[in-house]
Amino acid sequence: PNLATTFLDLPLNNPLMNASGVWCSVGSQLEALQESEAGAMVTKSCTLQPRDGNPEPRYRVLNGDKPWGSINSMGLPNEGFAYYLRYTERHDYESKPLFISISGLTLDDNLAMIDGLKDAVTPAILEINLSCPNVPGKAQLGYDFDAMDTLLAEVTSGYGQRSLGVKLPPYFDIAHFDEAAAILNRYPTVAFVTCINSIGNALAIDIDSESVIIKPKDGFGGLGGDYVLPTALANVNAFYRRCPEKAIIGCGGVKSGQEAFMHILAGATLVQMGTALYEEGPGIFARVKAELSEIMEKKGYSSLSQFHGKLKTL
Ligand SMILES: CC(C)(C)CCc1c(C(=O)O)[nH]c(=O)[nH]c1=O
Repeated sequence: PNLATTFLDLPLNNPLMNASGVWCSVGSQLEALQESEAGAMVTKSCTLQPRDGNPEPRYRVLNGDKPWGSINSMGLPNEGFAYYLRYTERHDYESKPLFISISGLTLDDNLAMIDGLKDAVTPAILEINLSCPNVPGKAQLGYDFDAMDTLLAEVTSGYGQRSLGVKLPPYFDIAHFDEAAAILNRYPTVAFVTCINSIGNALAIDIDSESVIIKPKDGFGGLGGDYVLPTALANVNAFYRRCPEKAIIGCGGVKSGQEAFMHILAGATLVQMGTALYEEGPGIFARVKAELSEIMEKKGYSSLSQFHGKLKTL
């Protein structure tokens, strides 16, 4: 079977990539992704200035056996926009496409980074993280539809006719799928949607210590891994159905060829891995590629397009 695909007219030899934030914060990690079998890669969401992020422990794996996942409250640690912009200038675009993720702390910071990117005329593809913080006391951008609309209006006009994408938090209500998609569909240059970011503000408890397990935010943090797969698949399919002009990138609960196949069936063109990559390292891409290929072989599929978005209903 052939795992090759295209994204925004760029060729990829397979649909697998990292989720922003995992194995992509510093040069050595980015080089490891460049060398890996990943079909594409994305940088850690950056802010205009470098940030240390939250005190540790700020990422933990949950229940090493079943069900399995992670909780994190990293606090946007990153090397700052200029660092990742410099990486976009030394990336080997022949080998795989590069996405750059931004998550400005303010609208002005987002616009400043957009400006820097536009002038750089880099082949890197912009993914704007809509879980970026809003005015304190207000919901994150992805859950504040007026603020999201304003941000997209400003960002798309700042970025001109260039294609970009958004990383969305998970939604859980059909009315929210409808409202978010209606906003996104008003911005034709928003060419793709990545669903989902971690499920926000979960709480993991260790009964031996009778304590939370991460330090920031009284133990509250974003949930990833097996726990989020059904929600991730729902968001991929909801936006696939509602945004026929946009590509969908699936993220959430992928740790083998099985979940990658599900995401593609649900409508994902590319598939990101976070928790599983954090735990296994970049060797995971070769493994999941082989597993996806084997599933396709067994089902008699020779290309991704033969089952992409072909999820059946009853
Ligand atoms: C949650 C924010 C810190 C506002 C954005 C960065 C981010 C983080 C993070 O850096 O804590 N973790 C996630 O699982 N998703 C994210 O989008």
